[in-house]
Amino acid sequence: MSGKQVTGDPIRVALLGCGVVGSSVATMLTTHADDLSARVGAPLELVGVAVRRLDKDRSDLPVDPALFTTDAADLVTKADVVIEVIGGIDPARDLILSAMKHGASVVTANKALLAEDGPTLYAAADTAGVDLYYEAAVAGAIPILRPIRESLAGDDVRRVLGIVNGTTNFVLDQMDTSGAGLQEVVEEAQALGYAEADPTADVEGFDAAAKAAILASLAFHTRVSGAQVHREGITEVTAADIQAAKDMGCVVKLLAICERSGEGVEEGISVRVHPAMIPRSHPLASVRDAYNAVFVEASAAGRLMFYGKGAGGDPTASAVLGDVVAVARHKVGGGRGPGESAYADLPVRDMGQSLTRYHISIDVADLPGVLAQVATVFAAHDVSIETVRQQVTTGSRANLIVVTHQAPDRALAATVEALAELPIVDAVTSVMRVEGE
Ligand SMILES: NC(=O)c1ccc[n+]([C@@H]2O[C@H](COP(=O)([O-])OP(=O)(O)OC[C@H]3O[C@@H](n4cnc5c(N)ncnc54)[C@H](O)[C@@H]3O)[C@@H](O)[C@H]2O)c1
Ligand SMILES: N[C@@H](CCO)C(=O)O
Ligand code: NA
Repeated sequence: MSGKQVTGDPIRVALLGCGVVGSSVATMLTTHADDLSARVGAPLELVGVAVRRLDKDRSDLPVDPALFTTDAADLVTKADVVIEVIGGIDPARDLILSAMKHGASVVTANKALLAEDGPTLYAAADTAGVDLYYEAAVAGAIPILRPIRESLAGDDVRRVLGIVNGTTNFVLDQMDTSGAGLQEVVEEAQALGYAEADPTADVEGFDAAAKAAILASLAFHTRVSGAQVHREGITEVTAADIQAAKDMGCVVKLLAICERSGEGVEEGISVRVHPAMIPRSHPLASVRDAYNAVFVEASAAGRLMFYGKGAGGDPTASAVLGDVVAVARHKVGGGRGPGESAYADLPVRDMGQSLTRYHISIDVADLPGVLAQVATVFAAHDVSIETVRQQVTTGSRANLIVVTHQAPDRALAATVEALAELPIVDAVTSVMRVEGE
């Protein structure tokens, strides 16, 4: 504890939600109150904790039981800082808007709400002259939004590649290590408490897509909603895909990719979430278990990597409390932190226009002219081949692995469809995008 006693008007803090994150926030706010107050420059006073049920046993929390209330709507009118960790769209949105109208700054971990309706919240914060901070919403404990919004504000971010969902990273990592299939590993992740009973938001990529929208908005000063993010989850990833990646010296990761168009291409951005092979030498390949990491490429700074825990009560509360101290300092000193910046207003490209590379594995007949027929399909779609590897599997069949150069995703997908229809092709056994050059 700090020896410095702070005096003056307290900053009244209201907490909405006391689940996984809220419990950790309530505990840290209470047990670190003196240090937090010293850092803010005014006493931080927890004035209430909104919960759904009052009869739940919360005796393990070091919080005065009199502070619990089921009246969140009333609580937000009596605070200088409101922390929203209820999650979901409603009633979180109305509570945040009401808090701002009553002059409170807001700290939230709610990526789903920010990705769905961020502009409404940013506009309300502007109108009310308050802060809206949300570091915990992307990659939990990892400081990534403040570095993009503030530390890199003088640079030009070109690309953000993130592993921003711990559950799917755990599942893919286990598949890579054990060779097991997806379903088996998801069940193991559920037993270990990594995956939710309903893992849809994670395995179908919704959670990562919401985070990609937030990252792209900040990185490119452009409004991007969750609905604009191309999303593919990990449900189609097979043990054969993982093995194909291994054979290439690669690993499969679910990536959130936010890219600015390259030189000589019409300005625009591509924002997408999908599984991809990355070389084992890439820094993101070393991100194991349920860890998160975000790799940022900026014109002047070069390549930066941010790594740590993307979920869990205490790690997420660390990011929430950092924001609470920041917005409380502004309350004490006057002024606001940086708000939304959407001045660049770049067009968001659809997936078909995004430039990607494919790794394609095809079982074919091992006959004269087969390779030429396959190559003709690539040429017909204006897709350039980078490497081809052939292995004879039985006397008359062979497996072909083709890795392409960059091409529009639409052309690559059409190439795969046309390959599957060739009489000399038995099956397209694995198709995976390749990233991380
Ligand atoms: N759990 C994590 O690791 C993590 C990490 C990053 C961000 N987040 C985000 O933090 C938020 C909270 O997540 P969580 O894991 O703590 O969820 P949780 O389900 O454990 O907690 C939410 C709590 O809010 C309560 N609640 C719901 N409606 C309420 C209402 N109207 N008034 C008062 N309380 C209400 C619920 O009863 C529950 O206890 C979500 O937006 C989530 O996306 C969570
Ligand atoms: N379900 C998320 C929690 C953090 O948003 C994950 O697995 O990373
Ligand atoms: Na974060």
